Amino acid sequence: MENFQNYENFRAGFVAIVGRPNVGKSTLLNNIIGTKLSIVSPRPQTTRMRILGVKHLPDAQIIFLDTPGVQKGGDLLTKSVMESVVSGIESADVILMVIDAEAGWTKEDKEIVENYLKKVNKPAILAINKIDKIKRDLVLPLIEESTKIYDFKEFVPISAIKNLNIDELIETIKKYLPESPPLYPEDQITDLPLKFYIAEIIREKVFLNTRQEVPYSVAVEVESIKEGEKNKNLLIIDAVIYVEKENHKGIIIGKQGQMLKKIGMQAREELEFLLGKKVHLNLYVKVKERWKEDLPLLRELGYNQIS
Ligand SMILES: Nc1nc2c(ncn2[C@@H]2O[C@H](COP(=O)(O)OP(=O)(O)OP(=O)(O)O)[C@@H](O)[C@H]2O)c(=O)[nH]1
Repeated sequence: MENFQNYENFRAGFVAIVGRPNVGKSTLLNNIIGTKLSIVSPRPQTTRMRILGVKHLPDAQIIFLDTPGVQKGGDLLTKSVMESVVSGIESADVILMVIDAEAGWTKEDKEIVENYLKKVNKPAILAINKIDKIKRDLVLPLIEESTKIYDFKEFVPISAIKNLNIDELIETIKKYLPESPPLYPEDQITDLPLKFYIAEIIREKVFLNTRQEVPYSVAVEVESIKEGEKNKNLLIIDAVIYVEKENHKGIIIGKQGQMLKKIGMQAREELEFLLGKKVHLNLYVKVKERWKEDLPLLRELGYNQIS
């Protein structure tokens, strides 16, 4: 399609979102982009992949790199996550650091400043999230404290959940983007492959329904997505839930298959809503010990940051 729009004064660029687990990065991204891209869950460390979301505005295009929480651990998966955090920051024009207003500055937050913000020379904006959880008069002292921790360009108190100050945050980010015509076509909100998108939604449901170490032992692979032969409005999806231990398999299947049924039903409902089609979801549970160390499997699951 030809486009004769004049892009004078248009801005476009990359924003890396950094922050320790659970500060609300995914919630914020979902709020800004307006569609469910990365998974949100009440437990930390649920985002494992760098996810790209594009915010289209009349005078700007903001491309978000949603970098996962900085995690500890020596396995391949953790290493790949850490690599994606660094590469996200390096390809960004602006860094958006998110902290949790209620928790204040934690040791982990400060480590992110030391290990990432201070290592790359990029303008950084601080979003102080979850201000719905604190008293108003505590915001200013928190900003003051933040000025001593790093030379942030801007401080924006927000609530990703209550939609407070999000427009202001977007305006602030825009100021730091280079002048450029749009970098992505307008209909693009994510470059996430559909299979991975679907797998993330299934994994989110496992997360929400299981406890302790079980959710962390889970990987989901979508094996196939087919249209119904007669009904083009039907998608038939086959997916495997990988777990690390036999007893986790039992937990996920549940008594008489009840748990798997529940997970499947929740995932199907959400997928039908998001994809606008009827969905037939076949879920299988397989044990794969130490899948986090299995390079070919990790690649198949989309962790292609691993080299
Ligand atoms: N009260 C309140 N809760 C929030 C807000 N933003 C996020 N949360 C909650 O905080 C929890 C963590 O949010 P996520 O968006 O998953 O956090 P994250 O930083 O992406 O976490 P990882 O995926 O682990 O890196 C969820 O239970 C959210 O509902 C907010 O503005 N106010």
